[in-house]
Amino acid sequence: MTTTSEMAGNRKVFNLLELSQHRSRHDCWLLIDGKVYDVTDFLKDHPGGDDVLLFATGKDATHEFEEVGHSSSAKAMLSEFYVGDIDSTKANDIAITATPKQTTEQIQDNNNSELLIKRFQFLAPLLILGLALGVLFYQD
Ligand code: HEM
Repeated sequence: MTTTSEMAGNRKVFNLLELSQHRSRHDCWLLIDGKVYDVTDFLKDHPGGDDVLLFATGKDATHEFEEVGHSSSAKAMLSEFYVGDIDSTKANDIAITATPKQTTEQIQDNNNSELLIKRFQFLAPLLILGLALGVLFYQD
């Protein structure tokens, strides 16, 4: 898979891997309706706040954008931030790049439950042995 941008005529075409590399407060791209917008400088000015934009980055934000019911002037503003299009032929990338990153807490949670299962796997035979010995002891 190539991560370099390609030019289609004068338009810049990005793949989803490239999109996913611009997901921070200092470098934030949005994908809306197949078009890529660099909203880094708009974060502080967005009337809906910067958090929603940062949350919508790295994936297809079309639904989120439409759901808010943005005014026509908001839609007209989009062109100010337009940087290119998304390469729709590489749709498979979506599965890889649009998966939300696990938070540290989620990873911690997963690790905790794995530890619990491992402990149980170790303790289960001991419990059975203990029960069997208990039964033998009371039979005498
Ligand atoms: C380049 C992309 C965007 C632009 C230019 C933009 C622009 C605006 C503007 C001008 C407003 C003021 C209300 C209006 O005129 O409709 C607004 C409000 C808002 N936007 Fe965006 N927006 C963008 C992306 C998004 C995205 C992706 C989300 C959600 C994930 C979002 C969520 C909101 C919310 C929650 C409000 C506040 C609505 C309210 O309280 O009335 N916006 N936006």
